[in-house]
Amino acid sequence: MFCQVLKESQKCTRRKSLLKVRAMDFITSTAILPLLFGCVGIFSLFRLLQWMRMKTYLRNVVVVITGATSGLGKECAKVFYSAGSKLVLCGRNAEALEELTRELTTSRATKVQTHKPYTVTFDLTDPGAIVAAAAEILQCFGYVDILINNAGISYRGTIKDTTVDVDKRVMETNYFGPVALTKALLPSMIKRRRGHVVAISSIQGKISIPFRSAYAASKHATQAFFDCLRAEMEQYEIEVTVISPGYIHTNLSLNATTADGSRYGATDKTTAQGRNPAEVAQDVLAAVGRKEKDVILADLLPSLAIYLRTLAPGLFFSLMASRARKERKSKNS
Ligand SMILES: NC(=O)C1=CN([C@@H]2O[C@H](COP(=O)(O)OP(=O)(O)OC[C@H]3O[C@@H](n4cnc5c(N)ncnc54)[C@H](OP(=O)(O)O)[C@@H]3O)[C@@H](O)[C@H]2O)C=CC1
Ligand SMILES: CCCCCCCCCCCCCCCC(=O)OCC(=O)COP(=O)(O)O
Repeated sequence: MFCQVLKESQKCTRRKSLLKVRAMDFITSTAILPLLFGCVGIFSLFRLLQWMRMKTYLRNVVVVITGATSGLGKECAKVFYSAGSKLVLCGRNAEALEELTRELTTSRATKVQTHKPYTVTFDLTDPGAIVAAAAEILQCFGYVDILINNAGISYRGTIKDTTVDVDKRVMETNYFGPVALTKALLPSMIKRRRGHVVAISSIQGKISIPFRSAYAASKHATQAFFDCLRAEMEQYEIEVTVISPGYIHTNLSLNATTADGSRYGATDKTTAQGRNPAEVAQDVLAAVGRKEKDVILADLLPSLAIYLRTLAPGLFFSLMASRARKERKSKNS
């Protein structure tokens, strides 16, 4: 009896290995293996061509970056500089812009020809200064190829305690400023039938979380405006890219405004645990280089939250209400 079972199991093993051999024979003797290699080859070639096109697209073009003094803007300056772009670095702090220019021009991390950045100092809450800055840039370079609207501030507070002046300041910095700068540069892009406008939005441009009303509103407005712009500019071959990152480890929460307009002055755990801005800048470079239209740069949970907001809004609102309750409780205790 035992011998019979042993024989049967040996037969079974032999049959299995025979099947394996036959499967391998089938793969090698038929078109499957060449097809597999062909697909991998075509995909690699496609990626290589895409990469080469991206490099050409970014080399020697005029790229304006707002908020270049810190965080993501500063890192974007580094990656676009290394890609051979002609940078116009914008910010409120002239000294910090000069310091960044020194840092860039003394670094030797790139093989392509680089260009000394040009700096322009202005505040995005000042409409007159924005018009003057755009005129200065156009006077100096004649045109702008890529505008990266990156500068921004965040906010922390309850709606009931926040003055409308604070709401306005956040909207002016994050929404009206970028809109005004874009409008000031758009006519020259339209004339050339060439240009690319980038908006650094946020996951909070897609979903609203409690105690971020002004910030989330400014980013939702940004998403809406630049989506409209994309559709209207298609006829002039002007590209529009909206990028929505999740948390990044920058000074954003430190510089955030509170309900009464004072500086928040702390780095939140979510910010401290956020992505490295240099890595996010690489993703921004790739998204711009590939002329992507709408990009989410976040982990799974925020990405899922966006779908939840669309597919099951009731559940999403309950989760946000519970988040608000928890945050209130932890503040009161
Ligand atoms: N950090 C994060 O978790 C996330 C950030 N973002 C977005 O990324 C962008 C960059 O922020 P991040 O690098 O994180 O933050 P930082 O605070 O490090 O940088 C913000 C930049 O914006 C500039 N800025 C602020 N207010 C004005 C103004 N009134 N006029 C001109 N420039 C101004 C700042 O200049 P100055 O030095 O003069 O203050 C600074 O250069 C923002 O749009 C933000 O909303 C999106 C998702 C997540
Ligand atoms: C199917 C299951 C789905 C589960 C979804 C649960 C919902 C979880 C909510 C997650 C919220 C994520 C918020 C992300 C916010 C964010 O990344 O903001 C980026 C910023 O702009 C940061 O600015 P801040 O000043 O707020 O630090």
